Amino acid sequence: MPQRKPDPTPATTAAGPSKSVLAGLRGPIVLVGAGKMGGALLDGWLRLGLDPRKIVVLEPQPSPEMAAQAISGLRLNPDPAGLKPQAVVLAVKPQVAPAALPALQGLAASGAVMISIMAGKTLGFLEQVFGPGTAAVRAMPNTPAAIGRGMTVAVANAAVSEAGRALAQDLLGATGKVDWVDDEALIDAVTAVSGSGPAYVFLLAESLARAGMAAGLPPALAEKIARETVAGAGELLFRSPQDAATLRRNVTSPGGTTAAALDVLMAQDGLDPLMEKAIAAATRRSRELAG
Ligand SMILES: NC(=O)C1=CN([C@@H]2O[C@H](COP(=O)(O)OP(=O)(O)OC[C@H]3O[C@@H](n4cnc5c(N)ncnc54)[C@H](OP(=O)(O)O)[C@@H]3O)[C@@H](O)[C@H]2O)C=CC1
Ligand SMILES: O=C(O)[C@@H]1CCC=N1
Repeated sequence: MPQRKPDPTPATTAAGPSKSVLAGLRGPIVLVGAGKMGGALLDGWLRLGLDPRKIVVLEPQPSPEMAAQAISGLRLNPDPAGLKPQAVVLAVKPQVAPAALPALQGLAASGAVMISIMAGKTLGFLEQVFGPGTAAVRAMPNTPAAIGRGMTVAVANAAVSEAGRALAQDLLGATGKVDWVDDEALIDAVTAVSGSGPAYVFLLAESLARAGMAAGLPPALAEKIARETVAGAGELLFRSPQDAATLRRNVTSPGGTTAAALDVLMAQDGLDPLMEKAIAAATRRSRELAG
């Protein structure tokens, strides 16, 4: 099979810390909230070889794995008062942000780049909490970050220096690809497509399995073939130089079984209008979370 052309925005994962600005950190990186998404970023930094002694985690319920990292020097829940971080990654739920973040104003005041991955929370919100002139990045990653295959889209405010942006690029790129946009308004739709997107793909695997069961397959077989099909198709899409539409056409024999199914899925009331409605709902919700 022909290999896919090199991606113009490759993951920085392959670079390793020696080729990254992470190698020359003057101050620590502070992660606020090490749940599913923050934890995936942390795993990415450690996988990349970032010295655990340069990482501070603020997290009320650290996992046993994270607590074990403390042995290698990672600082868990120290008093944030004396810290002079180079970057602070905000990975708490947007709903808790107004109550949780003001306690961290001192970190921003020391000149750190404040990188938020919180859905909906705007650069304006960060500037309001941490003060005008705060260097702020709003980023939207996704959970394939956990295996180094994440997709993040980020936007920076005018206070972020070139060095600050390079640091944000390397921190976010530790878990996959990073694209930057200039127009912050795009981030709500990005959240709907790639931030939430993995959930739609997992739902497709669930739905395919249920439909298989309805067609008479034993549940274990239906689940296995649905999972392998979604995973295999995703891997083919990742590795192939061909676009999704071409790969779809490669499966579709004229007058065959796939065409019969696609007639349903691509009908006027098929997947497209449904997906459009779903993405509009998620985009709307992202905007609501701003407030
Ligand atoms: N999950 C995803 O696919 C994605 C999530 N995001 C964003 O990432 C952020 C985190 O989401 P997710 O990881 O799913 O959520 P989680 O609930 O898994 O993680 C949030 C973590 O923050 C902790 N926390 C709560 N309050 C504080 C505090 N004051 N200081 C430090 N830590 C605190 C929580 O602890 P406790 O549970 O004890 O409250 C929890 O461990 C959200 O803003 C979300 O919008 C962005 C992209 C994708
Ligand atoms: O569901 C959410 O709000 C978060 C943001 C994107 C994925 N999960």
